[in-house]
Amino acid sequence: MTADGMPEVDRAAASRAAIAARRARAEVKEAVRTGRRSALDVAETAWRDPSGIEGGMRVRDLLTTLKGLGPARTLTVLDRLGIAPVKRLGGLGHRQRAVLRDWLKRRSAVPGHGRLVVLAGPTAVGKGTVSAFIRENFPDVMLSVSATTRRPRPGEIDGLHYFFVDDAGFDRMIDSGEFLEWAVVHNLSRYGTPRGPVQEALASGRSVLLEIDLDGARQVRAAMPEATLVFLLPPTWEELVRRLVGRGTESPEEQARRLETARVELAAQDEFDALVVNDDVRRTAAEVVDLLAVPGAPSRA
Ligand SMILES: Nc1nc2c(ncn2[C@@H]2O[C@H](COP(=O)(O)OP(=O)(O)O)[C@@H](O)[C@H]2O)c(=O)[nH]1
Ligand SMILES: Nc1ncnc2c1ncn2[C@@H]1O[C@H](COP(=O)(O)OP(=O)(O)O)[C@@H](O)[C@H]1O
Repeated sequence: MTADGMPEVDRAAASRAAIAARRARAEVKEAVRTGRRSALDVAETAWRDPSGIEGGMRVRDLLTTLKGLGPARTLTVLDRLGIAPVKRLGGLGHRQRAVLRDWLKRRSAVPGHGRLVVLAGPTAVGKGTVSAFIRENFPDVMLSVSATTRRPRPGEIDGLHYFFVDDAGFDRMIDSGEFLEWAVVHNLSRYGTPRGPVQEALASGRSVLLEIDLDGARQVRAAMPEATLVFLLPPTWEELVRRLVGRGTESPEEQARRLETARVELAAQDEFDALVVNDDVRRTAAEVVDLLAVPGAPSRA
């Protein structure tokens, strides 16, 4: 026994564990300092597993590894964000996580490097309509073209609306790691975002818009935490039903099934960075383009 009442062996083990954790945290900081990991990735990892190495890091220690942020400026930033300097990443509450995530995202928006925005939302809210408006009116935005196993509809052009592939072709794309994300949508067909064009566009300074389902949006968040996730909302539930029925592309049974899914999807809106109500297509598109911070785009169309 030692003076503090702790058995000598336990004390030695605890201090070895503390030294190992300190060393692991120092390695994480080094990875951020040298650009091998983004601060946002470290924070998101901490929030997935608050008891892990990243979760045990002080927010102050993470921020001081960022370029241009010495100890004094870090304290000013933390004060502005309403986060106490002693706080550890894993101990931040929901609201504090949201403000820190936002702040890190804005910092990582490097000039000359495009932004990635994901547009999701319930069926028939108008994702396709808003994306088409952006494609026609904001040519600076790159709209990612997905691969899908669903059959082309009349008027749809391969390579413009989708890359239409068969099941074997889609399997090959999965196996060769070509997808940034992919999912089975409406229990029917597979859809996936080819990774290469997205990364090339971002690296060349173009902003990219992905119009994908909720499952895909979650995968993008995990793979690229710097992406901005936008959830499109209908003005009212009744209007959503009106749009789905009015589109007239699904049978009544299929409409009922999609509305069930829509309820589940609407419940996920809190996971998103921005909520945009699709009341008027032109206004909604302008709001989404604002989030893409496209140079030269009008702030309100
Ligand atoms: N995860 C994922 N979803 C996609 C992708 N491309 C399209 N989707 C979603 O697939 C759904 C079906 O699209 P579509 O076949 O055009 O039919 P729609 O429901 O009539 O618009 C839409 O909700 C899209 O958001 C993709 O690459 N990945
Ligand atoms: N802002 C809007 N106001 C009125 N109708 C809209 C609006 N946006 C879309 N719509 C209509 O709602 C229906 C569903 O839109 P669509 O783009 O196919 O939805 P999604 O791609 O989300 O499934 C279409 O008939 C479309 O014309």
